[in-house]
Amino acid sequence: MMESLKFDVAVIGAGPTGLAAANGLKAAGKKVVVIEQYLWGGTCPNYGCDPKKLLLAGVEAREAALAFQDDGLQATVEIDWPKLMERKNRYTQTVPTRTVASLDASGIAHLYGKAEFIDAKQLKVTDGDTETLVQASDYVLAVGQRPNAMTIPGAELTIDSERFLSLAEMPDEMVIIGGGYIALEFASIAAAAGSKVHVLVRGSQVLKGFDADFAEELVEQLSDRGVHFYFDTEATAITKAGTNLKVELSFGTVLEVGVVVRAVGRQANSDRLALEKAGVDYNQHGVNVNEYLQTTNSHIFAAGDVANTPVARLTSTGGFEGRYVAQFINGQTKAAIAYPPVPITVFGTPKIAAVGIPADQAEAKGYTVKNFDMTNWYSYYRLAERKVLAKVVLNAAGEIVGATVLGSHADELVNYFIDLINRHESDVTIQKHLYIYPSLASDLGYLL
Ligand SMILES: Cc1cc2nc3c(=O)[nH]c(=O)nc-3n(C[C@H](O)[C@H](O)[C@H](O)COP(=O)(O)OP(=O)(O)OC[C@H]3O[C@@H](n4cnc5c(N)ncnc54)[C@H](O)[C@@H]3O)c2cc1C
Ligand SMILES: NC(=O)c1ccc[n+]([C@@H]2O[C@H](COP(=O)([O-])OP(=O)(O)OC[C@H]3O[C@@H](n4cnc5c(N)ncnc54)[C@H](O)[C@@H]3O)[C@@H](O)[C@H]2O)c1
Repeated sequence: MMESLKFDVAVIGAGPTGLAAANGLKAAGKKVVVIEQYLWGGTCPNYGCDPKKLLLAGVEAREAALAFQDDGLQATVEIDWPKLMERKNRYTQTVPTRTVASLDASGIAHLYGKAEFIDAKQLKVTDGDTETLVQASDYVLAVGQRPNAMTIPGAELTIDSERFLSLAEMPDEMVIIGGGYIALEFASIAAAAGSKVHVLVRGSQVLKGFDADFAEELVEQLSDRGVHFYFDTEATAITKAGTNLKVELSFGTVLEVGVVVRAVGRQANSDRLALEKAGVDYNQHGVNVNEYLQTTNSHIFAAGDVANTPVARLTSTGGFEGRYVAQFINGQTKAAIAYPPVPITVFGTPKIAAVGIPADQAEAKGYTVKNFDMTNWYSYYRLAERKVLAKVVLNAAGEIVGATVLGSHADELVNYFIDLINRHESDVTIQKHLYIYPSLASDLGYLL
């Protein structure tokens, strides 16, 4: 007979969203279970943000040294990919066990297996031959996304982002299909690790949603590092050629490479939960939710990557939504979810980070844009950065409402801008704060 378990709330998915929800619910005294079918911790720490930025750390150390070649440093630094990968693995391999230990320490129940609804009030959780019935008063869907598939002949020969982040050897040459976050971040890493990288971009521009000038600057800098961009180009077929792969491009050229990475977007896992049986609507953008993150079944909530919300699908927004859902279920809030400004970043070489009103929308909204080339400012001369740019958007009162930065410290600088935006700081009020001099923050006074 199937074991049957009862909880106040069942959270499906142990990524950043599900864990944030579970912790918030438990803190308010709810009896909570988290169900996970793969790696505890989800995408971000196991095969997403964290491993990527661990590998990038080695790349950045090399870039920083290269910037000083013949200008104070000698001897080139080369990336030993297998060792860098081993270092990454030492961190990621402990994530699932640490996640489970943390659930145990918090008194949150956990169940391994694939969850599917049987009806509007019950789940079946399958782990091999074992099936468990879970009944809960409320459910939180936090099952994330998976990489999009491709339908071209030979698509099965491509690897996805998870496999790239575990590549044992860096091939001499690779193709990356896509022009989004993952394509540009991976091109930055692979090129620095010695691979000749070909990026196939379907349209005429990379990184839609980011400042077009800065995206172009990133393409230019990566091109100078040996990355080949092919715009308005698709891969039409992939075939095996010994241990290599041959990639046919839409304009007729054939590339022979060791690895082909597929970075063509991600799709929500909403189609794998038998949601029809629970009266929950979803479409290709994820599970439909209202302003309380309730689905079409008011006892079933969706949050994070799987939820069809207007914000970027990121770890930060997933955690925010997970915490909100917990508060709503706990009765700690009745208000609709209200998002703060959402920062976005491409962790390339260099990085592009942005928050608030983008410069290209500023004029239409009556805001002013200040453009800065900070390359020769003391902070960046010190680091021998190739180019550091910022676009800062101010409202009529001189308060900062948006910022976009390009440079190797763009992420950290934008973090400062987030605080300034949330505190409605202007060129006048910023003078009331003291920052450590010299540091990146001590430039803020010159940027408003
Ligand atoms: C390569 C890459 C790099 C990224 N880099 C960044 C970055 O730098 N910064 C950033 O903010 N974001 C980044 N992201 C996005 C970030 O990883 C996600 O936004 C975040 O992980 C979403 O969290 P989540 O909990 O909603 O989903 P996930 O982390 O995907 O967790 C969902 C979990 O649900 C489980 N699950 C799915 N279906 C079932 C089921 N039926 N039963 C049980 N369990 C199930 C999955 O196994 C998974 O563990 C990156 C993503 C990728 C792929
Ligand atoms: N730094 C970060 O915060 C970060 C990093 C990586 C991923 N992510 C998250 O993961 C998501 C997925 O990243 P992504 O780069 O896969 O998606 P993306 O949506 O950023 O980019 C997908 C790209 O693939 C192209 N494309 C789609 N189908 C194609 C096809 N058949 N052939 C060729 N090109 C095709 C699109 O035009 C686009 O350029 C992001 O939207 C983001 O939510 C975030």
